[in-house]
Amino acid sequence: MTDVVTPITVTWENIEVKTRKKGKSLLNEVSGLAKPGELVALMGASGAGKTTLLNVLMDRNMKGLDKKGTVRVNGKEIGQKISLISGFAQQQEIFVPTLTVDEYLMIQAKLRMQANKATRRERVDEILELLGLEKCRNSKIGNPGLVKGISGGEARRLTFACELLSNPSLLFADEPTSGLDSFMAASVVQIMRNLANSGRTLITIIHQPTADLYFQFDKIIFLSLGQTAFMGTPEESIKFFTDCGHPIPQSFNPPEWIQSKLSITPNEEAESRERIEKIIECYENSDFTKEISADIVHTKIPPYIQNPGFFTETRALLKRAFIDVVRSPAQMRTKLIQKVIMGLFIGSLYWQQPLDRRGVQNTNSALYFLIAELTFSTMFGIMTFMEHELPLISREYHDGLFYVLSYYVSRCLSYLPLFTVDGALMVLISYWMIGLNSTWQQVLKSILIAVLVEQSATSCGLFLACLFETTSVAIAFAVPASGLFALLSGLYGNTNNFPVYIQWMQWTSWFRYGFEGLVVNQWSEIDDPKWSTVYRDIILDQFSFKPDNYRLDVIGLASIVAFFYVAGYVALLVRIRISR
Ligand SMILES: Nc1ncnc2c1ncn2[C@@H]1O[C@H](COP(=O)(O)OP(=O)(O)OP(=O)(O)O)[C@@H](O)[C@H]1O
Repeated sequence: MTDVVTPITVTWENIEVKTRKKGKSLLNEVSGLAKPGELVALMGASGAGKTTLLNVLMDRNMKGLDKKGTVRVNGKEIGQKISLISGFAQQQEIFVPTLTVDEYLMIQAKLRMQANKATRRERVDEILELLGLEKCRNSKIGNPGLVKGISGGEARRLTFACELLSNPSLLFADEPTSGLDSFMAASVVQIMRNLANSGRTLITIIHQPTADLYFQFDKIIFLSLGQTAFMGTPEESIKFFTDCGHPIPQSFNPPEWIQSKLSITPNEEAESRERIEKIIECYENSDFTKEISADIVHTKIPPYIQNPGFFTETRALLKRAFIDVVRSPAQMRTKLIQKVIMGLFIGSLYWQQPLDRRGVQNTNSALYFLIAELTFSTMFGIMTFMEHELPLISREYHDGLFYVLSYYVSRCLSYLPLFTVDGALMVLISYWMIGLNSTWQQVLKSILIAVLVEQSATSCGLFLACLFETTSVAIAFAVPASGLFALLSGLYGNTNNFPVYIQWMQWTSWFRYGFEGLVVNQWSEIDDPKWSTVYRDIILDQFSFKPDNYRLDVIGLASIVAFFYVAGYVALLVRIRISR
């Protein structure tokens, strides 16, 4: 990476973190610094406070915690804006599994870089080469355990690749080597080493490195019991622990030995605490702590990442979402096959209904069945997506890559074709089989109602998925809600006979509008010389439907669609905003 980077010094002073409810201390008077060109390792036993410190530095995941102390970037407190000048390679890789490595990076480049396509292409190629990802550039990313894709090491490097696109001068990483074999771990550390050599500041949590890797770092920070137990070079750490009365035996891996001295040994809690406290005291009285206040630099902050703008980001996200929908064959095929089968089934069940009392009753039942089928499978189908996607969206949003609205619009548009065509197909297949009246106007009007009903179910499902944290909770609400809407359709009771205090609710049900729309459309005009509007009115009167209500039904359905799409956006916005 030959790009010029703005040197960044991060300092943190007297950081104290407590849980808001119980007042449990997670970090106590922690201070330190990371300078340009430094590769800094945060180490310590499990529960020592490494993740908490990293979160404090990045001003993320601080829900339920109270923080004191200051974090400065080049001498200035910039709070959450630190995300706009830094990259964060998280431990848990989350990508879009259906995309290839190259496609994913090109879309990320569009979101993260203010540059033309040729420059973005060049940059992606450069990063692919730098991180050794060229071999797998055309492989699908996949999802470990679900969809076969790139290896764990490649996924880890892809995380870095995304973060490097915007050329940040400051990079955070959370256990980038854990779960990798020693060769892969070494290659990831080498990449970080190269990035630091190019002038960047890197702060990473590292878990049990080998001795070789340990000495690749410029600075090691050991935390224990929420306090700094040591900060200095790897070589200094060995001298410090020797001076402290814990010389490292020749045959031991230094980081492992040091960590064991800073951990609570089972059944020896009091002795362990005493030992750790002595080490911390030793550190606090040492010269290492003096470096912190001496080294605060006041230089300019690099420019914040600029949001690429609503249209650019919506286009990029739409492309990503479309590829995802098209490459999710299970979802596409299952949905289409299901609707074709249901169309054939409804058509066969209500095959060529005659124009008599029973035939009319059966036709109405068939029309209701179409509405129900357009609702249930659609609503429950769409609800499953949000749970998997939210962590990625939340992360990207807080990295300043896009507005929530851009994501929402692109996701809704990406589902639009699939969640309209299948329903229309089902209606068309069953239409002539049932023997519904088939002037082209009636066919088109039926399709319009079908599309709007399916969109009502889609938007309502989307709203619930945005509102609730898990699909199971969303479904727990959706089942009774859709049952209630179905009851208000008019099929289960004449809508005028509902008690007055419930009657108004029918106007919130897409079953009501959809069913009326289809029934009115069917019986308004029949290709039979014996047919008269008297018959039509008798049929409609069973439900208290009105012959000229078709337009009202379309408006009602469109309003429901609009309402749920807007409500879904608000729910998503709130959820993502509070998820930092
Ligand atoms: N939001 C929170 N509410 C309550 N306790 C918390 C919270 N976050 C962290 N802790 C507690 O604070 C301590 C330090 O947690 P932290 O995740 O920072 O440790 P760590 O050093 O990163 O450990 P590990 O290596 O296991 O991830 C732990 O005892 C943890 O249970």
